[in-house]
Amino acid sequence: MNVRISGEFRPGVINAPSSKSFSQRYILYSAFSNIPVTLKNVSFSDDERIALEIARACGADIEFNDSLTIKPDFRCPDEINAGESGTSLRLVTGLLAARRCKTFIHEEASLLKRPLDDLIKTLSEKNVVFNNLGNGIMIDASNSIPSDSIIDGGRSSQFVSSMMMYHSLTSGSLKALNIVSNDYIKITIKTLNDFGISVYNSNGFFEFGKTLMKGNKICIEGDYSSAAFWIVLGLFKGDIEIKNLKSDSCQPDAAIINIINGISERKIDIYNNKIVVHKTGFLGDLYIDVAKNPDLAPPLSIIGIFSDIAVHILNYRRLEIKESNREENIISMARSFGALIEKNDNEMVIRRGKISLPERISFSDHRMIMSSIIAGLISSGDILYENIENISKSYPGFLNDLSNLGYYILK
Ligand SMILES: O=C(O)C1=C[C@@H](OP(=O)(O)O)[C@@H](O)[C@H](O)C1
Ligand SMILES: C=C(OP(=O)(O)O)C(=O)O
Repeated sequence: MNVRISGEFRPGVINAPSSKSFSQRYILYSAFSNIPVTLKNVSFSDDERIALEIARACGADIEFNDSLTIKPDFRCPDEINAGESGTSLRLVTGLLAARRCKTFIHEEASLLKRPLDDLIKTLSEKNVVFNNLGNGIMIDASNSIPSDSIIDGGRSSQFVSSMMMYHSLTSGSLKALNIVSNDYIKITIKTLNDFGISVYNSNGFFEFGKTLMKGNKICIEGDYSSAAFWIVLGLFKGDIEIKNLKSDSCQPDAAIINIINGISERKIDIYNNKIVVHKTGFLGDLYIDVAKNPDLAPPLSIIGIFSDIAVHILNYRRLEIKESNREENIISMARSFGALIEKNDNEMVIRRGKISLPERISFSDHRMIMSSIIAGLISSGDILYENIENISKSYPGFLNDLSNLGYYILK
């Protein structure tokens, strides 16, 4: 679906959607561990729905009234669908192996392009057999033999998280090497702890205790990578209050607060479970490391397009393996607004050029579509945005939240 967005900014309040990194972990781990869980504040993004359908395929009964309750009754599924969710695909691969299943995992085209090989390598050493069938992978772990593992996390921390869940359900220790996006491991550890699993972690060496848990009630905290879009808009347009954000969150992208406050004249105000962003000038260049916060690169790149500071994106090549080639797409978005791009081995630098206004922007990647909408609102251009239905992969309420800030959709 293609839309234009009209209206004038007015200060407003946004409720951050649920962190799909957390919710997918709780849903999948409940289904595979056979420990029930009740979740509050789930936003039902496409990725969360993917995890719920996988749980159903594994025998879980899913109830929704005010909260979402997973009542597991584990059985190996003949087939499941991982959609476009890298998180669900990687985690469920380790969980299916732990449960010695023989299962076909359907994948959307964009997911098929994303790496899984390091995880397959580690599991294959346990006699787990993988066959690529073109529209997904067949995993056969029926004759697998648990053993200590070594996993290379240099392409995705999700490989490490997957093996952590594998070992928490089987036995043996895990040694993780070269972990990128390292802080996502904290989300996995918190999830396992909430299911009663103790996790010993010493410099990438992990051991796991057995569960003591009979079920749990969890409120899924608001997502900082989704809040990032509103933080960037508020820096240029005016006050935005973003609720449902834990000030002591272990989410890697909670780092955005310190990143912004480190370079802005007027600081983001932080409260116990909300923040307030203010329009401000900047004191110095912004640096974002994709090896730590890959999902912040698309929204933060906007600051380089429209402000008098440059945005330096470090380790930018990792952006190639997300839902789209975000390295190329960030460059394309920046250039469509006239920005200047420099690249060397270590960093990509985005600087304001002679501001231009694109007539239309066409991305398929949810974070690129939302980023280009924020850029368009800052530019006040009359822009046609394409494929906006893809936003629901992570943030189904994004367009509705725009109306809290004075904007409305023209279809
Ligand atoms: O574990 C997770 O929940 C995620 C890890 C990150 O991926 P990488 O570890 O591959 O960087 C991030 O980009 C993704 O949105 C969610
Ligand atoms: C990369 C992302 O998620 P996933 O890896 O789960 O597809 C994302 O949400 O930007």
